[in-house]
Amino acid sequence: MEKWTKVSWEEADEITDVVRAAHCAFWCEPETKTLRDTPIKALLMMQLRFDGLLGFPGGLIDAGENILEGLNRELREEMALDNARFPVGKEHWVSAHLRQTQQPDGSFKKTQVCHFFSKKLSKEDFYEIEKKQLEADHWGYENFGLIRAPVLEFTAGSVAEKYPGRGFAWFLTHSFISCAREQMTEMIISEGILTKDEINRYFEMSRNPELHEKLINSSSTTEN
Ligand SMILES: O=c1[nH]cnc2c1ncn2[C@H]1C[C@H](O)[C@@H](COP(=O)(O)OP(=O)(O)O)O1
Repeated sequence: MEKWTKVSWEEADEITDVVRAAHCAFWCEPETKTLRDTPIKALLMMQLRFDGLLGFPGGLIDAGENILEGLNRELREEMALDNARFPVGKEHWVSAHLRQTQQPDGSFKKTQVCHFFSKKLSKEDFYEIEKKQLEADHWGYENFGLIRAPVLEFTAGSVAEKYPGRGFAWFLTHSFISCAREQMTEMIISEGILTKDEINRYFEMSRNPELHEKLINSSSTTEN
């Protein structure tokens, strides 16, 4: 069993004997629409990992590296990111989560600190970075493809009436690595993409068993 707690940058710094990781959400406001003329509020750059889970680019901080050095190195390895053009710095920091893992005697041991960053890009830079991923050393090895996580909701028309939750609420039901789902929702709120109330409503919808049934059974008959 695991426990996750949010900690500040300074508190995270003081925790010793833990593994450290750092990941980053690159995102943009594409100002484009998708099906049924639905506006896309934001696109978040996530990745399909080697283990089948969704997460953000980044990784473990090596011995001798600080958080920012390790994060920028990982972004270069996983996405072929040009660190000079797209540096991630402390100003992009969003949160740190401390993982505590239950031991055989029932006590909890601090095992990992996960730092998270968010960097807004222009639509053009976002699309360019996506294309460059194929040049990354770890593409097809750890990163099985950068994906666009679409923050949107169908609010009008027959699709919205028949399948409420299509869009971001349904996206939330995927399987995410570690604390990536919490990190994602935190940055969506802190960047002003959605309000806390909107996110809470999407979580409610994504946990609704009747809605799930409807969505899953709709796959052969659904309209686009
Ligand atoms: O997106 C993420 N958010 C939070 N934690 C994550 C995320 N992706 C991975 N992780 C966890 C899983 C592991 O405990 C470490 C490092 O994972 P990974 O990114 O696979 O590390 P390497 O590239 O192998 O260094 O963080």
